Parts: sequence; C-alpha cells; structure tokens
Amino acid sequence: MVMTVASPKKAASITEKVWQRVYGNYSTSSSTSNHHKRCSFDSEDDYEDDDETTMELMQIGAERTKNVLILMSDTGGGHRASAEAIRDAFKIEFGDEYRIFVKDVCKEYAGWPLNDMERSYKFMVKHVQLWKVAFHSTSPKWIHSSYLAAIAAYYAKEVEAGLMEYKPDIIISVHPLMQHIPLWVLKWQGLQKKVVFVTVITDLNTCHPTWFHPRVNRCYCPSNEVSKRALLDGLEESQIRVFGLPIRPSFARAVLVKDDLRQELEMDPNLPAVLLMGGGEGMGPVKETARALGESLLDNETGKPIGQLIIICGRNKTLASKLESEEWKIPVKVRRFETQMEKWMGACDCIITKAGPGTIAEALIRGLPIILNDYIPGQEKGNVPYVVDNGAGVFTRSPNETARLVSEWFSTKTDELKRMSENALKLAQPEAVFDIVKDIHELAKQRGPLANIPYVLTSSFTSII
Ligand SMILES: CCCCC/C=C\C/C=C\CCCCCCCC(=O)OC[C@H](CO[C@@H]1O[C@H](CO)[C@H](O)[C@H](O)[C@H]1O)OC(=O)CCCCCCC/C=C\C/C=C\CCCCC
Ligand SMILES: O=c1ccn([C@@H]2O[C@H](COP(=O)(O)OP(=O)(O)O)[C@@H](O)[C@H]2O)c(=O)[nH]1
Repeated sequence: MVMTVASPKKAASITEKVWQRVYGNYSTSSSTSNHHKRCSFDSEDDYEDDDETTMELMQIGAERTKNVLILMSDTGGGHRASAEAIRDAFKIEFGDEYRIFVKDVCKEYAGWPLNDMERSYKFMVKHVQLWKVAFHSTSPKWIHSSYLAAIAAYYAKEVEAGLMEYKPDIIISVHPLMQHIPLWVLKWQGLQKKVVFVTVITDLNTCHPTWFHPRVNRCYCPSNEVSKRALLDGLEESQIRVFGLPIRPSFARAVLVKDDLRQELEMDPNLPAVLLMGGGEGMGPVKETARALGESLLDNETGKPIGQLIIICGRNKTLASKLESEEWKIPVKVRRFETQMEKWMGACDCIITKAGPGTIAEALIRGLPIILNDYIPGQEKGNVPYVVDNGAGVFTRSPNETARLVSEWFSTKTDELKRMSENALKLAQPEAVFDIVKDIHELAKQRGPLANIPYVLTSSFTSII
C-alpha cells in the first residue's frame, strides 16, 4: 500500500507542516526530492521546489498556472506525436495558463517491465504472432486488470513519486497502459477529486480494452467505432467525446503551398511524388516497395521517369543506409527521422505506409490517397477498413501491386487519385486537437474547490497523515 506510517519526526500538525514548507527547514518526501535532482523538465526553466511551493500558496484564490502531465511511452511513434500535438495546442489556445510536461513516468520511475516497454514492444512486433497472442490474450478485463493491479501494487511508491513530481492538476494519458496504474495511485492518494484524469485514445478502430477505464473524467475517442467500443466496455456516454485523433497543429494551421514546399525540399517541381514510409520506426516492406517503384515509375519507352519517390525511414538507420547506397533510375530522396512531416506530406501526391493511426490521420488532413501495405495485428487491423471503406485508399501487401497502382495513378488513372484525395479530405479532422484541449479546459474549470487548493496543502497525504 502507498500509505506510509508517519515517523515521530514527521508527527507535526497540518498547520505546522504548511508553515514549515513555506518558511523553510522542510523538505518534501525523500523519494520525490531525490528524483527531482536527476529529473529534467519540459518547461523552459527548471524550478526549485521551495519557490514553487511559495508561489502556489501566493496563488490561492487567484488564477494559478495549472500543471498538465501527459503520460506517454515511445512504443511506436504515434503516442509521442499525439502528446506533443496536445502540448502545442494548449500553448496556442491558452498560452501560460498551463504548464505542460510530456513524460514516460513509468520508464523514468518504475522498474522492469514498465521501464522496458519500448524494447519489449519492438521485439514483440518483430515477431508478429507473439504480439498477436499477447494482444488478444490480455484483452479480457479480468486478465489485464489483475495483471496491472499487481504491477501497480509493486511499483506504487515509484509511480506516485513520478506523478507527484509534477504536481499535476490535469493528467492526460495517450497510452493504452497508462490508465490503471496512475488512477490507482490517485485513488490511494485521495486525489481523485483534485486531479482531472482524461484518456486520449490514439487508435482509430480496433483498440485494446486497456484504453477504457471507468474512472476517467473523459475518454476522447478518435472515431465512432472506438466510442461504440467504449460504451460496450462500460463507459458512460457522458464520459465520451468524439473529436478525432490529435494531430500536431502544424498540420492543421500552417498554410502550405505545394510548389513552395517542393522548392524548399529540393524536389522536382513537375513530377508527381509518392511518399513511402513505415511509422516512426520505418517498419513494413519499405525496401521492397522502393525497389518496385524504382522500376514502375520509369517509362520504358522514353527512358524518363513518370514520378519521383520520397522515402522516410524514421529511426530505422539500417534501412536508410541500405537505401542510400542503392542506384536509382528515377529521382529518389532517402530521409531519416523527419521533424516536419507536414511539409513532406504537403509536397507529395500520395502515400504508402503501414496502417499507423498517426500517419493515416496526418495523410487525410493533407488529402493524400493512401496505400496501406502492412498493419500490426490487433490495434492496427481496424485501420485498414477505416481507410478503404471510406474510399481514401487501398490495401495491398504486395510491393509489385503497390508499384503498379502508383504508376497508374500518375499516368492513366489520375481521376481515381483525385477522387480518393477528396474522400481523404472528407475524413480528415484537423481541428480535433483543439476541440480536445478546449474540452479539457472546460472540465478543469468545472472542478470543485479542492482543485484550487495547492498541492502543498493536499499532497502528499502520505507525508501529512
Ligand atoms: C494469458 C495471460 C497473459 C498475461 C499477461 C502477461 C504478459 C503480458 C505480455 C505482454 C503485454 C501485452 C500488452 C498488451 C496490451 C497492449 C495494449 C496496446 O494496444 O498496446 C499498444 C502499444 C503500442 O502502441 C501502438 O503503437 C503502434 C505502432 O507501433 C500504433 O501506433 C498503435 O496505434 C499504438 O497503439 O503497445 C504497448 O505499449 C505494448 C507494451 C508492451 C510491453 C511489454 C512488456 C512485457 C511485460 C509486461 C508487460 C507490462 C505491462 C503490461 C500489462 C499487460 C496487461 C495488458
Ligand atoms: O521520420 C518520421 C517518421 C514518422 N514520424 C511520425 O511518427 C508518427 C507515427 O505514428 P503512427 O501511429 O503512424 O505509427 P507508429 O510509429 O506509432 O507505429 C506519425 O505522427 C509520423 O508523422 C515523424 O514525425 N518522423
């Protein structure tokens, strides 16, 4: 359990404790302060706990800068992209009203297996059958709840220290495994009425049931398909909002002109362009597809290219090195991890990717027809009908078929490309991230009086009681 028995040294009254905290000679619980020294903050300036405490007390009754903690993990690239999108939208909408921290608290504070999820996940998705079994066997509520409860009990103190480091007024989870453990910690701490806890789901359709936790204040679903699943899993309608998947504001708000982008990115100004990628990790049949496109986008009669190819390998350095060393008969650009995806997408005419929800949602905003060439079993399976049934793209695992489709789109079937582009734009939800942060802001405003009481007075109950 989290509750620690107060030592005689700590047996002071609440008033004394507050007094001590404000006027010095007092340090916060040891696990927290120890970590504080090695912890870096996402905000521009690191801050001293004492200053922070004084500031919090001075702000009683006044509008306080609220702390928002976004919980994510780098299992794939999509969770971080969504977390950063939410952070940027908060900044745009509310300026300094909120201080945002994007953190993998489990990795920073807990031990195995929570601190090793990225590596374990990479290993499992490389062996897809293993992932398929893990995904489906953990779907029943009693299995994942009991498993996560055991982990929560084991790492309670560490996760508590991780959460309390940031004194959050609002916690936003953008990861399927970040509901149960933090919510248990908040419950044990008696902080459920103080802290707003919301989940932002980043899977478009067949998401894992760990996303749905009945004690969240809101569950933001990216699609009606996901909201139906949430209702079936026991969430109330009042908890659910459907706005879309949060995408970085640079996709929604920047005015991008294709000709200018091509000049900036040193692309051919006239040839149609196809973007080939495989999520943040460069997964799927990228190499094979690139080679097939290298042949199909060359007009054999004239010997001239009918299209150009952009390959974004993400963090897959081996793939990038391999492709960089190849000789191409058409214009090809091989890129590693890119931070301005909106520009590359804006400069191209269609995209080939595995069925990652982030990439799909971004491509829809840019009106790019999508060829899906792979999906991770479980959470990404449902993304295929989401795209195909809505007429925004096609699915094929065959590199040759993909290459044939693209060459047709760039020559004889330009009308099909245009129709799919229109359908993609109809599905796009560029404003989703702004709708989400505005709703969270309203939710925070509706909180009871406990929300305005600074942490120095409410937390940590473990050290006060
Ligand atoms: C039969 C009894 C089984 C008992 C369980 C025993 C061991 C568990 C082993 C594995 C855990 C499997 C977890 C399954 C739930 C995953 C939920 C989910 O959807 O996860 C998806 C994320 C990745 O995000 C996705 O990234 C994609 C791109 O690559 C894409 O963008 C997609 O849209 C995203 O959603 O997956 C994870 O984060 C998985 C982390 C795997 C951690 C493995 C660590 C193994 C050891 C213990 C696990 C510790 C905690 C997990 C608790 C499992 C309970 C569900
Ligand atoms: O070089 C890259 C490759 C990918 N991405 C982003 O990484 C995310 C990938 O998320 P997705 O859900 O598609 O797949 P995942 O990587 O999670 O498997 C998307 O936002 C991409 O734009 C990026 O910013 N730079």
